[in-house]
Amino acid sequence: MNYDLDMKIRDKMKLSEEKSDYGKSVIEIKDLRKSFGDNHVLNGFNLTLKEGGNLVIMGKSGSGKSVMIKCIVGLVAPDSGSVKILGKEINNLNRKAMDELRLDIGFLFQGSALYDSMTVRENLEFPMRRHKKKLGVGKDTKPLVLEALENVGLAHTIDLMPSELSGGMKRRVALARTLILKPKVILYDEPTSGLDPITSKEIIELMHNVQKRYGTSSLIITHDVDCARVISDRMILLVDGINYAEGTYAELSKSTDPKVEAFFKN
Ligand SMILES: Nc1ncnc2c1ncn2[C@@H]1O[C@H](COP(=O)(O)OP(=O)(O)OP(=O)(O)O)[C@@H](O)[C@H]1O
Repeated sequence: MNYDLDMKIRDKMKLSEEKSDYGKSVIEIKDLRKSFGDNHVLNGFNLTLKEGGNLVIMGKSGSGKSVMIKCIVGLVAPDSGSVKILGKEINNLNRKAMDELRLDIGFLFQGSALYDSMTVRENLEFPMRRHKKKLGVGKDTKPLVLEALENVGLAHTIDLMPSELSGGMKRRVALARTLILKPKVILYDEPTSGLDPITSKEIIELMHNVQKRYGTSSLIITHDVDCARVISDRMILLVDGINYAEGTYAELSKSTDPKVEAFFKN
């Protein structure tokens, strides 16, 4: 090994870490702005999700949470501002590079979106088809499918159709499908919406376990105060297109600011 070169590289890395003023950030948004005509949705929004972190974004309906997520995955082009994912400025990426980056990002959207005409196994195999190389799997994908289903406690459903599953089970299968690609970061959009309180609690616990087991970083959009309490290590309250308040659940839930208090009243 070239020791000097090795030291130089390490020094360089150390320097760039010190320069950046944070450990490793997986998502970094700076001064993000997006308007649709006169509708100024994001007016200088900032966010930093650190490696292994669980950041919850709360905002009223129509406050721009989905627009923000779409800016992160390149589905909406911001008017200005910077969005960096895993150190890459997405505004500078071409389509191929963006597709590659998306491999490291898992999504769990509202409504789970399983393919109704496919079995659970086929649903899980589907996203793997294009990425077998990255995953290092051959033709037999069943062991990986089973492992992913076991992680969400649903190995026995492998040959069932989505119509044979409850809402909570569908959500868990969708999480297994997300996990199978071993993403570095997972974006959850309303992971508990439409579920009863008990099933919501199960999903929240599952998200928590996934986080602990894989050390995945998570960005979670939710209206669910219980979800935020259990899962977040930091929260951002999005009001009028900016970070109106930011802190831990414990800090924000004690606030006497009426706009902040409103988030914690059910
Ligand atoms: N493609 C678009 N064209 C025009 N306006 C849009 C578009 N997408 C979103 N908007 C507007 O941006 C605003 C924010 O929408 P967004 O879907 O981000 O809200 P949200 O916070 O995710 O709401 P909810 O909690 O109800 O899902 C809304 O006023 C919406 O009408």
